Amino acid sequence: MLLNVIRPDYERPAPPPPMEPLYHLKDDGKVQETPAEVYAALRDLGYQSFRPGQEEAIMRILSGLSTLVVLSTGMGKSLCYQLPAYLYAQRSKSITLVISPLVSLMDDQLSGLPAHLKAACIHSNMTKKQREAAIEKVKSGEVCVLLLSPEALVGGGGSGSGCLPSAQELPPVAFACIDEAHCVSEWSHNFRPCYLRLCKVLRERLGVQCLLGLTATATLSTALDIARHLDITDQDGIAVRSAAVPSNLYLSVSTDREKDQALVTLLKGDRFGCLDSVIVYCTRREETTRVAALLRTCLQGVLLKENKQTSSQAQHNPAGQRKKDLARKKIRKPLKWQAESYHAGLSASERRRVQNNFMCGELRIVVATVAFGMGLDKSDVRGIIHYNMPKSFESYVQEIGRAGRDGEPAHCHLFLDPEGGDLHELRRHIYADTVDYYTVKKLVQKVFPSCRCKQIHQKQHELVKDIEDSELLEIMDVCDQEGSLDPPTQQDIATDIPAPSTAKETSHPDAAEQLLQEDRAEGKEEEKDKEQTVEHKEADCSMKDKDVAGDWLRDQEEESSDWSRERVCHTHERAIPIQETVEALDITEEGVETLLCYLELHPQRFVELLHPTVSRCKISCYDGPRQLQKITKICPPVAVVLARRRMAGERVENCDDVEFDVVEVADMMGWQLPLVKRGLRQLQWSSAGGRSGIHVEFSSISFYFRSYGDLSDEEMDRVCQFLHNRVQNQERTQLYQLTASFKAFKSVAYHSVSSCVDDLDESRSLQLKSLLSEYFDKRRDRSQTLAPLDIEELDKYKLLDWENQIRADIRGFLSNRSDEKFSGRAVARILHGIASPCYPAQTYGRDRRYWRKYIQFDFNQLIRLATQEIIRFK
Ligand SMILES: Nc1ncnc2c1ncn2[C@@H]1O[C@H](COP(=O)(O)OP(=O)(O)OP(=O)(O)O)[C@@H](O)[C@H]1O
Repeated sequence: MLLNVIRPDYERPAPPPPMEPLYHLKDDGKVQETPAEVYAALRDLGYQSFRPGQEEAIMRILSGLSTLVVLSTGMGKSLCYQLPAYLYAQRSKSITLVISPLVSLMDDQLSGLPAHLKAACIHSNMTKKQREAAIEKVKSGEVCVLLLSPEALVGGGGSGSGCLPSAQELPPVAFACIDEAHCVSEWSHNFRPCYLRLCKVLRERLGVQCLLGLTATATLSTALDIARHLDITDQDGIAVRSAAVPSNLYLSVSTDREKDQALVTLLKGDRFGCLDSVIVYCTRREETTRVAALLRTCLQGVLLKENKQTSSQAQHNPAGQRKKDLARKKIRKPLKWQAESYHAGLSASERRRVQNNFMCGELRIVVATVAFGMGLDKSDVRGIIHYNMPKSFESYVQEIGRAGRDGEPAHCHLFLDPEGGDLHELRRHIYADTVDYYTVKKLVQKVFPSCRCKQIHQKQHELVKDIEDSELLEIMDVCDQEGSLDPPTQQDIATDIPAPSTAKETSHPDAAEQLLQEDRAEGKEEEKDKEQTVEHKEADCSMKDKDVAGDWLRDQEEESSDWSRERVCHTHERAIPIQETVEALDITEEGVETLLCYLELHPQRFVELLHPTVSRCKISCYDGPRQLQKITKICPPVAVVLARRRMAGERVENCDDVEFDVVEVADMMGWQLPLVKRGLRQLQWSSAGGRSGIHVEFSSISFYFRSYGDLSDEEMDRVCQFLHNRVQNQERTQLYQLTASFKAFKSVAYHSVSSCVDDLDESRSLQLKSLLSEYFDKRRDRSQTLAPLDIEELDKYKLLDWENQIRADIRGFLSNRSDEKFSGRAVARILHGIASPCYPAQTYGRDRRYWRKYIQFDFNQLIRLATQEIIRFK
């Protein structure tokens, strides 16, 4: 049992040193004047001059300074990485990593790069062969830009792979660019857990020091949070921050009760009737299909109107340009289709067909969910209509930013549900991501199962003390006999005691050595699988500007206070099967991953996440139990598994197969996991080279991590509380973003679309733009976003008035499904129409008596009522 604490000290290869920047900073720490070679590179890439912000950001990257660029869509963010990548590659053999979440568009992104930039991409939609070919190109230095999905870099998503070769096999990384950098921040509307780990992996594994973040939508608070993750320590680190709505977009909002009718009227009026490229955004997939059908019917035979512009728009679009437009319109192909729907539930070929028709101008209107438009390379989209309210200002700005990228006038209209129906729908999406305390607790128990390190340490301590005492007595005796000698101190004695031997020495050294040799002989194929331990560092908070990082620092201080400084347990490798965990906790894989990320980012580094791996191993011996007994002699992990079973009282003599958690066994033996797996796989082959009659099967893709096993009950509770607080804060921040945008839209809304169907009073558009600017430019502290919500539309449905009815429905639901088990949260989810892994919409959504029935009521109140009814029902 000593094996439990003894582990070899794996050496994690130190990351390569960061690449030297192209230019040194001036003596005052500022970047140099832009040298001529930068302008030459700009021309090589096909541009004559820089757009606002580009030069500043590019010079910082070339000087090795991490930088964040916040610029509206279409303002030219890509050049900020393309030009430095080009110059760095000219100077020496180096590579620039570009991490982008738009996997489906990566191939397009690749082909859209300037011809001078040789690039490759690696993402999960590629076959293994394609990935290997891309890696070969990278290794041989053929490319200077590598586009990567976040998962390809940090693993996760069940892919089981961090696809990138080790840092030692790559050319030096000049810098890394993180596209859609707002996903790093928990304040953002599109927070992605995988992004949280990006910066850490880039720094610790690849030695990248210079990071460039690009985003089109970030409030000041979000920008500061991203800057912290990118380790931007200087005031100029946020090179540009201009997320203002471009002046060529004309915005309006209305609160029509008859939305369908209003939409058709809008599309027939002077403002939108002449636009030949329009996107209508809906929240729900079914709605896109219905609205597209409605438009096909109502707009049948309706011809595009001649463009009639307001005076301000005419100024924007001068006469020469207008002539060009008309000429363009004359040669335009006739429209084949009026409206089609697009959402992620359609087949890939159907989505491609709709997108292609829209791109080439044969389809006028796409009615879509937000799945449409990310990375859409169409500069002349003329109109965006929000049939439903977007979930935040950030989403709104991102979505309207898809119109008018060519700088020509474009129109945007939003239909705001006066009853707050959209608000309830969007609130439902927020609740779909939340996790209750009970679930958090179940996860924490899985992540930190207790180990025996404490007891073993205690025993060792007692043993050492006994030896010390007896040796001291002996020495005292000798001293007494010899007279004058000074007795040695306790410390002198302790240093003489030999250190405990390693696990490799104690457990079957021959077999271990054999496995090691086999491993070496077979090359380093699995080398990349090896997960190395990381030093337990303090959380990396290097923001010097206390004011900037104020909230965060306070949080960190609170989180890091009075945790025990020294742990007896030095963490264990653990695996929890993904599917099993998702079902047991009834939260999505991404939900679990997010919680694990929070634990990793805690100042105490409770968890170190490794790439997901298969963790179950089943060994079947076709020659029966004797064969299984025989392999214990040559395979120590099997010997350990059987010995443990025997000690637990199992009769293993008659078994001809055995199944076990290979991660647990490797950890217990202190062996490296790839080594253990390799040894087990070897069992399938006899020494003569043929089959051995033993079948070895690995299964269960699992979250794989290192975690402590000596947390006290009190500490476990604190960890649960920490996670639960994070989840709740996230929920409240999103609710704040939702309600803030609702209030603002309402304040500028027309009662009816008829007020802006032909002409637009520009002052309302400007009013909305200034509200947006205020929202993006003002720094909010956390207390503001976490404050209780006061919004009339949300509070209209008082639970008290409906309580009896809701309780009766819950009882009805429970008795209809008396053979199933429900938690209060599960029932509340069903009443809100929120699907989860254990209660999918395909099954529970069919029963319309309950599904989504109480969407307008507060979710937490519904949980309370449901829990009470469940207890009564028992
Ligand atoms: N300095 C420049 N001069 C002229 N055109 C430029 C310049 N920089 C970028 N562009 C052009 O502007 C267009 C938009 O650029 P880009 O795609 O980089 O924008 P973006 O900000 O990344 O947009 P998105 O947020 O949609 O990704 C491209 O057609 C690009 O060629």
